[in-house]
Amino acid sequence: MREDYLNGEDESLSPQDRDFERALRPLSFEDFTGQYKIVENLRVFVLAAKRRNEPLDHVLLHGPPGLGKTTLSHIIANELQAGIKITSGPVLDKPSDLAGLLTNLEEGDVLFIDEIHRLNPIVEEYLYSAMEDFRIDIMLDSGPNARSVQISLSPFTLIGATTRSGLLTSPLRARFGINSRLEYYDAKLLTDIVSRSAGILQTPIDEIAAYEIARRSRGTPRIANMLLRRTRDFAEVKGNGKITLEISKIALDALDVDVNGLDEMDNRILLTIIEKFKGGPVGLSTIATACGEEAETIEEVYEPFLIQEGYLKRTARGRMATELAYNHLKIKPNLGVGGLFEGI
Ligand SMILES: Nc1ncnc2c1ncn2[C@@H]1O[C@H](COP(=O)(O)OP(=O)(O)OP(=O)(O)O)[C@@H](O)[C@H]1O
Ligand SMILES: [Mg+2]
Repeated sequence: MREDYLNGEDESLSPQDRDFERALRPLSFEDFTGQYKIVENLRVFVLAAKRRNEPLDHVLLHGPPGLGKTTLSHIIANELQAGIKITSGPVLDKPSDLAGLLTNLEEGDVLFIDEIHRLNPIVEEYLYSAMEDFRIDIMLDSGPNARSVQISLSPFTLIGATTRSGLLTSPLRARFGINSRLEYYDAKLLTDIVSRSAGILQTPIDEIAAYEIARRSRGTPRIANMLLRRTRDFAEVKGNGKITLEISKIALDALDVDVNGLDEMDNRILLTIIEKFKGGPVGLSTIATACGEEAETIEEVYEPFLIQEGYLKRTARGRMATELAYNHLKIKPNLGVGGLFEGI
């Protein structure tokens, strides 16, 4: 197992971006904006577990990237006043990796497994008894000397995070007592997040500029924070350090974030479906090849937002661009036989 496994942050981020994420990460339920229902429920479950002096039930957090799964996991551990050990599905490649982590947990600790849909199936099997009965059976030796020893574990809470809950096996999913799906944030909530982050960064910002960044952030706090950071650069170089509406517009346009908050890849996906495939229906892998992006990334990162915002429809025959997508790209739908939007 890799020893350097980071603090649960996105490995694709640069070290500076990671420091930045860490600085802006809320540390308590109080600081965490939005996802009210999930947070309210978690508050109750955490309090009840603490009162009973029992570990919190296992928690599964799922939803698109950057919505706060890792943040919430840390908050849960903080609120439980428990320790947290962090790992991720692909890092645990042998049962002994998992056993090493589990046997080091103290009573009530949180074990956070990021990308839990990418667990090796053999490791996953070991996790079942660990989650259910707080014990694991380990095989010692092999061949004729092979024997299994049972090890008891301290009661702990597993928090699993995934962007692809559909890929979880049903036995694993069934072992989580708490299952929460994080939703995209609306512009109002993101405005609060941008304002809070600007405060931490000691960057003055006009409310209307915070809203402009917020509404162009794909409903995602991570993107809102990134855009804030880039906008701050523009404010320092092109202005007097304060983020005004004008500065935010200059910055967002320079960053290729369009007025509706779609980024370059969102637009490329829509344009590809419309221009190369007559608006669809077209299969995911075909779109992926035509856009030069992994099908998994399109499905996980881009599609959920485009569907939620009404630019894309998923049909039994494939993906289709909606009228809104045509309007957005200022392309006139070619109303041929049957009518393009029939049945949408
Ligand atoms: N509700 C929130 N309030 C304030 N900031 C938030 C909130 N949710 C997320 N953030 C910010 O967005 C950043 C990304 O969140 P986080 O790393 O928790 O996302 P994630 O769901 O784990 O993403 P991934 O699927 O890529 O691992 C955090 O650094 C945090 O600063
Ligand atoms: Mg995460």
